[in-house]
Parts: sequence; structure tokens; C-alpha cells
Amino acid sequence: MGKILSITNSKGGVGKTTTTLNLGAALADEGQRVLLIDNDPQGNLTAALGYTPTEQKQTLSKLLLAVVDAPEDLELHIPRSILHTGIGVDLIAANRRLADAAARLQVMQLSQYNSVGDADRTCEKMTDSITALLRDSYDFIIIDCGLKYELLTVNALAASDYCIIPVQSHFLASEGIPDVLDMVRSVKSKFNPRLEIAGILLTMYQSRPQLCHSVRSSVGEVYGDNCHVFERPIEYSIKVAECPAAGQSILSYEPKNPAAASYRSLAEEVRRLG
Ligand SMILES: Nc1ncnc2c1ncn2[C@@H]1O[C@H](COP(=O)(O)OP(=O)(O)OP(=O)(O)O)[C@@H](O)[C@H]1O
Repeated sequence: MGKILSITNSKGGVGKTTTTLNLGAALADEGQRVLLIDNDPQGNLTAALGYTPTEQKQTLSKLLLAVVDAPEDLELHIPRSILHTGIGVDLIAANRRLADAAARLQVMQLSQYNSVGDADRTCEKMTDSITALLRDSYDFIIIDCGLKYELLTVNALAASDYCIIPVQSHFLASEGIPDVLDMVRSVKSKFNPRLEIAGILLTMYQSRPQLCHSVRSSVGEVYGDNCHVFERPIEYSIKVAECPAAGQSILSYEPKNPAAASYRSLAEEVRRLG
């Protein structure tokens, strides 16, 4: 049975999408079967893998609406929603329609408070219904979470075994961590007791500036006891930022780039998760 990981932080631009893509690619390079799920209406992961989000018809949105309206059809929709990308990972795409699905889940959430329903049919466990049908087909399912739609992130966490928290190696960037820790605690107690934090991942790391060193040590000091900090930070490299335009991972775009080695190291640690 495959492991499910959510990549999340309540701060923007910290490297969530970049981590999802390159961790997925690194795991696939090691022969792991990997599915990435774009859980953000911005569709950045979809675009970074070379697809035009607005052109995608079979997306996560469609699957979520199927779970809500016609769960009996879900198994029919799933194979149509899986794209086989050029970097050896599969993808369930997203576009702006995912915001409509999120709104639908919100309406469901409001009406839920007035009814006593089936515990597994709550609006927070719709993504879980999808991944439950997929986890035997993959070694790893990695969900890229967005910022704006909290219910989508709650759904991702309610479906996950682990979450990874990317933190930009900049002093103030560590601010987003307490919010994620609160959300993980809440989802774990209400919806998903198996959820664990795999670790904090420092991204866009520049080893020389003193600032990055101080973030590394302060993140380690403040959260180190409760939270693993992944061994190797992801280096800042303009080549990493260039990859989405080429629809590639840094592992294929510039295999000798230090950031490629860091994603391989991250993949090693992720493979060791219990
Ligand atoms: N290691 C890196 N070196 C250089 N640039 C990077 C690196 N990692 C990410 N970036 C760039 O930083 C920007 C933000 O990264 P990314 O989109 O992965 O963040 P995000 O947390 O998913 O953003 P959002 O909050 O919008 O979803 C992008 O332009 C990306 O190319």
C-alpha cells in the first residue's frame, strides 16, 4: 500500500509546488511508482509539468464532485483523470474549477452541522475517498496544497499519512510553521489519526549568507524536538526556477546541480518513513 504525503505551508512562495515536483521525480528515478495531485486551483503544478491548466477537462475538481454527487461513478472517472507525464510520474491536474469544487464542499460543510451522517462522507474526507482507490497502484502519492482554500488542504491532510512543510530559508519565512502545526493537530484529532509530520524542509538555501544559517539553527532549536528537520536543505539555484518553463524536474534539467542531489537525499529520507 502506497504512502500519501501532503506538501503544505500556510505561507506562499515557499517552494511547495517545486518540492512536490522534484521529490516526485527523485522517487520515480529510484523506480518508485509516483502520483502527484495538484490540489491548488492556480494549477501551478499542472503547468510546471507542461500542461495548460485551462485545457484540462478531467481534473481533481471533477473527481471531488463525483465523490459528492455520484460516488458510484468515481472508479470510472479516476483512470480518465490520470496523466502520464514526461518525467516518469503520473498527475491528477487542477485548474480554476477546483475553486468551484471547494465552494461546493463548503456548502456541504455548512449543511453537515445540521445532520447526522455517515462519518466517512464528511466534506473533509472527499479527497480520502479518491486516494483510497489509488493507493494500491502507487508507492507514493504526493499532494501539492495551495493557500486560499483551507478545506482543500484539510482534505489533503485527512487523506495523508505524512506532511512535509517547506520553509524558505529566510528569517521571517519560518512564520508559517505554527499555523501548519495547528492544522495538522486538528486534522489528526478530528479526521485522521494516522497523520504525522515527516519534517520541515528548508528550501532556497544559500549556504553563505548568515541569515540562512540562523534560520536553519532557529528552526532546529524551536521545532527540532517535535519535528524532524530534513538533513539536507534544498539549495537556491536559478536552474530550479527555470525548470517549470521546460516542463522538467531539476533532476532531468541539470542532473549535476546541487539541488538535484538535495532532492535525491530528500527522496532517500522519504523512502525510510515507516
Ligand atoms: N531551490 C530553488 N531555487 C530557486 N528558485 C526556486 C527554488 N525553489 C522554488 N523556487 C522558485 O520560487 C518560486 C516559488 O516556488 P513555488 O511555486 O514552488 O512555491 P509555492 O509555495 O508552491 O507557491 P504558492 O504559494 O504560490 O503555491 C517559484 O518561482 C519557483 O520557481
